Amino acid sequence: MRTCNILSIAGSDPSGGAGIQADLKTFSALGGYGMAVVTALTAQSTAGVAGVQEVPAEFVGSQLETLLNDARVDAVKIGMLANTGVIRAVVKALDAYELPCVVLDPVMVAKSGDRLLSPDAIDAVRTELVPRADLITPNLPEAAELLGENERHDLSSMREQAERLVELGATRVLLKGGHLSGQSSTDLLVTPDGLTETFSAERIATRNTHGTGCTLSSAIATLRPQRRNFSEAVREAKDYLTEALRHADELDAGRGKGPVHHFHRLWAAGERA
Ligand SMILES: Nc1ncnc2c1ncn2[C@@H]1O[C@H](COP(=O)(O)OP(=O)(O)OP(=O)(O)O)[C@@H](O)[C@H]1O
Ligand SMILES: Cc1ncc(CO)c(N)n1
Repeated sequence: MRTCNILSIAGSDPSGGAGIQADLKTFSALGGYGMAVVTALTAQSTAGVAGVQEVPAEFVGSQLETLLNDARVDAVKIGMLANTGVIRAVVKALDAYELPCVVLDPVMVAKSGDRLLSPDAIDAVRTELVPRADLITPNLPEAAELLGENERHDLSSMREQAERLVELGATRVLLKGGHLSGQSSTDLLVTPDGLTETFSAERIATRNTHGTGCTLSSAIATLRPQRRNFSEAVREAKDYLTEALRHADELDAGRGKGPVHHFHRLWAAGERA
C-alpha cells in the first residue's frame, strides 16, 4: 500500500510536545508522510505559553493553495487556528480542494491555561468548521464552549453533550475524558447513526501530558485511511497515545508538564530490519 499523506494545519510549539511538532512525529510513527501548514508561532515550553505570533490569514491561505495545487492529501488534522481570519482561510481550502478525512481538534486553551484561540472566533469554529469535519475531538472545556453550556464531568452528561454536538452539525464527535479523574481515561465516540462507543484506557500516573490531544487527533488522522472505519482508527490511536504516555517520564524536555514520548513503531518493533 502506498504511504498516506497527512496534513497538519496547526500552530508551532518549540518544546516539541504539542502543535505541528507533535503532529509530524505522530504521522511518522504511525507510517504516514507528514505535511504542515503553520497558522501561528508560539513561544512555548513545558512551563507555558509566553507569546503568540499569528500568521496572517492570507499567508495561511497561500501556504494551503501552494501545497494543495501540487500534493495529494489523504487526511487532514486541524489544530490551533488562532483567529477567525485563519479559520476562514482553512474553510476556503477545505471546500476548494474537497479535502478528505478532516479531523478537527478544536484547540482553545493550552494545558497551561493559556488561550490559543481568540474568544470571538469560537462562533466561526462552531458554525463554519465543525460542520465540515468528519470528526471533531473536543476535550470537556472545549465541548462546553462549543455548546455554550457548563462543563460536565460524568459519563452520562458527556454522552448528552456529544449528542448535542452532533445536533450542532458535527458528523462524528470524540469527546475526550482526559480531564476526568479515576483509574481509567475514557473517551466517547458518537457516530452519525447516533451510536455511542466507549474507548477506555488505563490512566497513566504522570504529570507529563502536554500534547495528548494533538497526538490523539493526529494518530486518528493517520490511521483512518489505513483502517476500515473511524472506530478502528480511534481504538488504535488511543493505544498509541497510552503507550506514548507510559514512556513520557523517560524524557527530560523541561521542568513543567512534559511531552509524551513518540517513538517509531515500525523501527521499534524491528519490522523494517
Ligand atoms: N493520564 C492519562 N492517562 C491515559 N490517557 C490520558 C491521560 N490524560 C489524557 N489521556 C487521554 O489523552 C487524550 C487527550 O485527552 P485530553 O482531554 O487530555 O485532551 P486535551 O486537553 O485536548 O489535550 P492537550 O490540550 O494537552 O493537547 C484522551 O484520549 C484522554 O483520554
Ligand atoms: C501550538 C499548540 N497547539 C496546540 C496545543 C494544545 O495543547 C498547544 N499547547 N500548542
